[in-house]
Amino acid sequence: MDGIFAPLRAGALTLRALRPEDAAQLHRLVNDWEVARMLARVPFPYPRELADEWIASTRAQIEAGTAWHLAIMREDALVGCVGLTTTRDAPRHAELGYWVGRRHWGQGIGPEAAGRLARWALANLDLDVIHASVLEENKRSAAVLARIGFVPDGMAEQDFTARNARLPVRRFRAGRAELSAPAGQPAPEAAPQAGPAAAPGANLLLVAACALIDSDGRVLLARRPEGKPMAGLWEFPGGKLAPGETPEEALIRELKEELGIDVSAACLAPFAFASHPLEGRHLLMPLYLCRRWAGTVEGREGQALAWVRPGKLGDYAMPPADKPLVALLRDFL
Ligand SMILES: Nc1nc2c([nH]c(=O)n2[C@H]2C[C@H](O)[C@@H](COP(=O)(O)OP(=O)(O)OP(=O)(O)O)O2)c(=O)[nH]1
Repeated sequence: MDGIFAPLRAGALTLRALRPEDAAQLHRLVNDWEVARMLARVPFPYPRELADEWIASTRAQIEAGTAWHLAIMREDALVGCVGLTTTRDAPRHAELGYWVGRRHWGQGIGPEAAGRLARWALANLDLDVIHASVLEENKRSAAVLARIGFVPDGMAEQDFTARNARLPVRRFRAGRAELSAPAGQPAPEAAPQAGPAAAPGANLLLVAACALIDSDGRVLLARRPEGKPMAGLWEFPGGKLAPGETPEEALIRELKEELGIDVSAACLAPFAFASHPLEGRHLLMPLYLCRRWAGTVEGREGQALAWVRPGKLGDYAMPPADKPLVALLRDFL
């Protein structure tokens, strides 16, 4: 087990931190002209010692929180690498790259691994946009990015060490809207038809949310987990109303399920509401304040939680519907 990064599963693959003992396998796969010639920063021939240095540097970067270069493992074999590097000059942006050993091409490893890391990164790092570049002639890699959901973002030029040349690259980019559903899975549920004959409110998405406030006056935010739309954004705990539920009943249920606490309806004080278009529907979300609950707040669904001072709420990226609520809360608390 490796303490610096909890491995990610991606179908039959595992993405984990590179380890010193991977060096020989990594060297065998990357010291291949067919692989190295498509990669910007990889020399050819690739010196064996460089594999050791590279692996040590990737571990230091993970610990520093600046880049996540991971081994793509299938069973016990290293089949390639996938990496994400934060962009120093552009906060909330990062760059994705990957390569797969030649003997493992054509098996869907690239999209599976790159898609998984990209979705994990948007859900868990403070990012909004992921970029990627591929050599203009590298049609295979461009197709991989398109399959994951990346969209073209113009052309640029990059130095390619192994070719000793500056060459044209295609740029791609993806944000939450492009990457919200894992490849091959359906996008978020479709809106019901709301034609002229539809019942009033048929297009409304009713969600109840709550600002829990602790004895220090801090507000609880929860991070939307990977796999949900808007993964990685921070929100007020809560969720959709089930059929027949009142907003208070929905909130009491959601707070129990998500945070493991018991709240009574009498402790939910109506505060404000959000009204905002959302994925083809219209979100109507009452926000309650709650200062009293029983039990200890914990992320029961693996979601990250943060107790945030009202003045710091603006530091957390939240769904667009929440913006006016944050301003109201800051003024009120
Ligand atoms: N809980 C919550 N949802 C919010 C906030 N702001 C915002 O736009 N939303 C949106 C995101 C979602 O589209 C919707 C909540 O739905 P959800 O999918 O999280 O609800 P849920 O817990 O019932 O989840 P699920 O069972 O459908 O997976 O409301 C917020 O501050 N809190």
